[in-house]
Amino acid sequence: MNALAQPGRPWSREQFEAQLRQKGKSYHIHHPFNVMLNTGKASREQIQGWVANRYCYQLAIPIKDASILSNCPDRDVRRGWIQRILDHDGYGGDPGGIEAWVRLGLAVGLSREEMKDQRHVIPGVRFAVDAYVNFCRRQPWQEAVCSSLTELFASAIHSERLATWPENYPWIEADGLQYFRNRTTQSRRDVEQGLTLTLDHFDTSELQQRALDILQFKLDVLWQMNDAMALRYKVPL
Ligand SMILES: O=C(O)c1cc(C(=O)O)c2c(n1)C(=O)C(=O)c1cc(C(=O)O)[nH]c1-2
Repeated sequence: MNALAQPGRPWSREQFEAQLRQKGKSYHIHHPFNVMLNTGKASREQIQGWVANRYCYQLAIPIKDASILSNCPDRDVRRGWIQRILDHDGYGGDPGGIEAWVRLGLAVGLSREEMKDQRHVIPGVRFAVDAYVNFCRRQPWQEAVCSSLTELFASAIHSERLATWPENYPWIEADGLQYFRNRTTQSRRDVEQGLTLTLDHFDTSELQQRALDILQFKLDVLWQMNDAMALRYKVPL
């Protein structure tokens, strides 16, 4: 148990949030594969491999969000959460995040077809993504909400890409990076919502510990995706 915690006594909201944020130490921003991507050391093939594999995660996000909606009896929560599906699938004139990701693929030299048929997706990536979706299907909706909280750290990783890719990879068309621009704001809004629900629900010391374990599970999902890609695209671990 963490040094701050006393048996039976929950952390205050501030302490609990700080514990969740501390988990950022094991975010995939620190994974060697991501460090390679964001320090300009990736080859064209490695970047293409990452984009093609991550497509599988992008497809899964609105599906797991639909699972959360289907498990959640609280209309107010559903009214907020449904925005995530609209963000990724798009609505009206907005083609949405999945299409923005396909455009990133086109900008790095992949064809629409080879992204959509997922021929490059590695088993380890698929298994990790499936584990996330299945967790969100089967667990109580509050636990599934909590598992989205890796987004606490996502805005930084998107900003890092926007700050380094144009200079390091000038061959990637700038328009292709629009997905990252959209997410820097969308993920902040998502975090506000997911964090409030998590701080409200996980209000005993046992539940708070459970929330930290759930967040660790999701960090492991992302880490495993990077491990699998590092193995396939020959990045030393
Ligand atoms: O590029 C990334 O490193 C990254 C990480 C994460 C994350 O931390 O789960 C998400 C995203 N991107 C992302 O774009 C996104 O839409 C998203 C939704 C979620 C979620 O769990 O609901 N995570 C993430």
